[in-house]
Amino acid sequence: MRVFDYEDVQLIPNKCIIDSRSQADTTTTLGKYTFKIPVVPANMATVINEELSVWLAKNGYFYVMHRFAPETRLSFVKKMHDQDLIASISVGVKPEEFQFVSDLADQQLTPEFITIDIAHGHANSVIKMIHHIKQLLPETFVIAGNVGTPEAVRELENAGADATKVGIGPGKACITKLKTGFGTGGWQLAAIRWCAKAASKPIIADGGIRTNGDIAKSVRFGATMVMIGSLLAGHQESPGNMITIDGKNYKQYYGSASETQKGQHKNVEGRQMLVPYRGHIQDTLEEMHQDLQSAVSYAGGKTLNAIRKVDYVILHGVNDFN
Ligand SMILES: NC(=O)C1=CN([C@@H]2O[C@H](COP(=O)(O)OP(=O)(O)OC[C@H]3O[C@@H](n4cnc5c(N)ncnc54)[C@H](OP(=O)(O)O)[C@@H]3O)[C@@H](O)[C@H]2O)C=CC1
Ligand SMILES: Nc1nc2c(ncn2[C@@H]2O[C@H](COP(=O)(O)O)[C@@H](O)[C@H]2O)c(=O)[nH]1
Repeated sequence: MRVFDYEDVQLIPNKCIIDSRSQADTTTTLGKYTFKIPVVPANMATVINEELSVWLAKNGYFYVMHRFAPETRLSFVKKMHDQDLIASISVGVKPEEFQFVSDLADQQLTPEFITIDIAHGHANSVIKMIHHIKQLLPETFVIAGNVGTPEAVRELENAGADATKVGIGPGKACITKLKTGFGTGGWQLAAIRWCAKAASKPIIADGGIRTNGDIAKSVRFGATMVMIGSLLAGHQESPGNMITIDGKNYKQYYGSASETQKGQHKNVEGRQMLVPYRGHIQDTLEEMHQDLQSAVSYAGGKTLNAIRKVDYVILHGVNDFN
């Protein structure tokens, strides 16, 4: 298999068939819903909160609320439904999380999306959770992760997952590779390609996006949606604290498995850092939209599908493994 990452690849242009980039359609579909762009802010405490979830849902963007304020999730689903907005939440796999899903069903609350969010998603615990959700909330679209192999994608899909999330350790705040030696960090784009070839349902590429062009590259190699943390954590609306150093503004960004998030130094696989302040998220998302429209035009088409077929070159070292 060829091993490469985002910075190693460039996409090759085709003849343009539109008169303006504004004609390019960047929408993507997950289940019954279509979203403006194939981008979702990471379900992390410094990236998303309830207020931003409402704004994203109202404005046609996909969102996944994090699971780190578990006691607020039930009322969050109600609040979103009261506003006729989709409810998209995260769960873990501990016993209380199974109970939470049962509580939702008891109260006849069906979130449109549930993301099972654990570090090593190729696990029996995740398969059990998929079965549990599908049994009690059959209408809910289940995203399961995170994984990094075709075997994992197939097994979670066979268990009933409607989409799988690919990426073990490519994140900016991630130290999984350093702490355990495992992961897709350094070859995330190749891992997306590897997993997408085995997938029969949508793939969400998660982690390692450093430029807007990386979104188009993820789509090229099989992603239906791209989850982004650090690049979307530096906004006015981002929940992390604002910090000013030498007159320059930053926002706090920390991993979901960091000591800061966990409140203890146990199984730490994430770190805390600062990301540059970037103003309003609306402007960044619009820039991503425009850059994707441009990518569609370079791909020689009118929709994101055109990007999925373009040729590419691998600029740097090509490795193989069996
Ligand atoms: N995408 C990525 O690369 C990574 C993401 N993260 C993020 O950090 C957060 C915390 O993740 P996580 O620690 O999984 O969540 P939890 O702490 O909620 O762990 C979930 C459950 O799985 C068990 N568990 C976790 N890891 C393993 C493992 N390697 N082998 C066996 N059992 C395991 C835990 O038990 P116990 O704690 O007792 O082992 C716990 O019961 C999540 O939001 C996740 O997305 C973390 C690391 C990598
Ligand atoms: N290994 C770890 N990965 C983590 C942690 N917290 C979040 N994440 C993953 O990172 C992406 C975001 O990546 P980015 O490159 O866009 O910043 C996020 O969606 C998670 O999958 C963690 O503590 N450790």
